[in-house]
Amino acid sequence: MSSRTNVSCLHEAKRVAIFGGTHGNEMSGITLVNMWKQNSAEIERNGLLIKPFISNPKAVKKCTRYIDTDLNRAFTPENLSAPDVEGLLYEVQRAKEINRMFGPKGSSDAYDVIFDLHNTTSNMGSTLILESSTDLFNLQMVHYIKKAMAPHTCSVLLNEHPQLKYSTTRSVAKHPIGLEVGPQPQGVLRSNVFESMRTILKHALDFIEFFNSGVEFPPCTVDVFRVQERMDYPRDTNGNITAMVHPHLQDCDWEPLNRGDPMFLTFDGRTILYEGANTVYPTFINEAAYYEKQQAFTTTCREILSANAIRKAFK
Ligand SMILES: CC(=O)N[C@@H](CC(=O)O)C(=O)O
Ligand SMILES: [Zn+2]
Repeated sequence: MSSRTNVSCLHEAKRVAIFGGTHGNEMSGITLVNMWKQNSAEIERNGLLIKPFISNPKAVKKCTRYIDTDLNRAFTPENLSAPDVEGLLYEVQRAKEINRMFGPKGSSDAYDVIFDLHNTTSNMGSTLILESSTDLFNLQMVHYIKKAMAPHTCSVLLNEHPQLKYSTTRSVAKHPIGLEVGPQPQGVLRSNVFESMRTILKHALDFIEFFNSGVEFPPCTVDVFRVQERMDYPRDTNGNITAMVHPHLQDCDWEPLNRGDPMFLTFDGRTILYEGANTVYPTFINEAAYYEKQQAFTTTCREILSANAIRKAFK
C-alpha cells in the first residue's frame, strides 16, 4: 500500500492566536505578547492571520495569577452559556468575551489554533501541552517542533484524563496547544526561559506556514507523558501541609519515580516514600500555583503516539 492512501487531508489553519497572561504573574508569555503587539514582524507568516492577545489583563496589571477565579479553568459549558448579568466573577466574564472573540468553542467559526503561553516554577524545561491524543494537526506540529529544537529537549504533556482535564482558555480553538516553560518564579523574567519560548513559537508558526502552503508531513510518532494522577502534600486535619517535596524529588521533573523512592520530607525530618506499584514520571513538581489546588506534583506515564501523514485539503 502506498503511503499516499494514508494521508489525512485537514483544513487549512488560517487564524492563529497567541495568548499571554492567562495567568497574570507568568512573565515570559506576557512580555512576548506585549512585544509582538507593538511590532508583529517576527510572528507574521504568509497567508496567516496571527493575533497576539493578553487574555487576563486585570490579573497582569496586578501581577497575580487571577482576580476572582482561575481563567484557565473557566471555559466550562456552564460559564460560557451563563447570561451576561452584573456581578459575574471577572474571569467568567472574560471567558465569555474570549469565547465570543475566538470561538465559539466547538464551532466551525472558532480560531484554528490558540497557543497559550505559561510559565511554571517547576524544573520542567520546555513543555508542550496537548488535550487530545487524536488531533493529527497538533501531533504533527509537536513532532516538527521537537525535531527543530533538538538537541534541546521539548517534552509533551498529554492531559486527556477524564477527571483531571480542565476547561482551558486555549480550548476555545480547534487546535488548542499550551506551552509551559520553566523554571521561572512568578513575577520574574528569566532570559533563558523567554528565549526558549520565543524559539518554540517561531518553529510552531513555521510549521503552520508550511502546512498551509501544501507541504505534506509524513507519518510520525510522538513521545508523550500522559497525565495519570494528582499527588497532594501530606496535610493535617486543618488542611495545612505537614511535609515538603523531598530534596531527592525536587527539580527531578520527567525523571522516573519508582516504588520506594523518597517523595516528601516532613517538618520533623521523616522521609515519606512513593508507594505506587508502577514507575511514574512526575511533573509540575512543587509548582507554586498548585499549593491551593492541593497538588504537590502530577504523575504521568510514558506513551508513544502515532500520527498519520497530513496535508492541507485542496478545495
Ligand atoms: C502553572 C500553570 O499555570 N500551569 C497551567 C498548565 C496548563 O496550561 O494546562 C495551568 O495549571 O493552568
Ligand atoms: Zn499558567
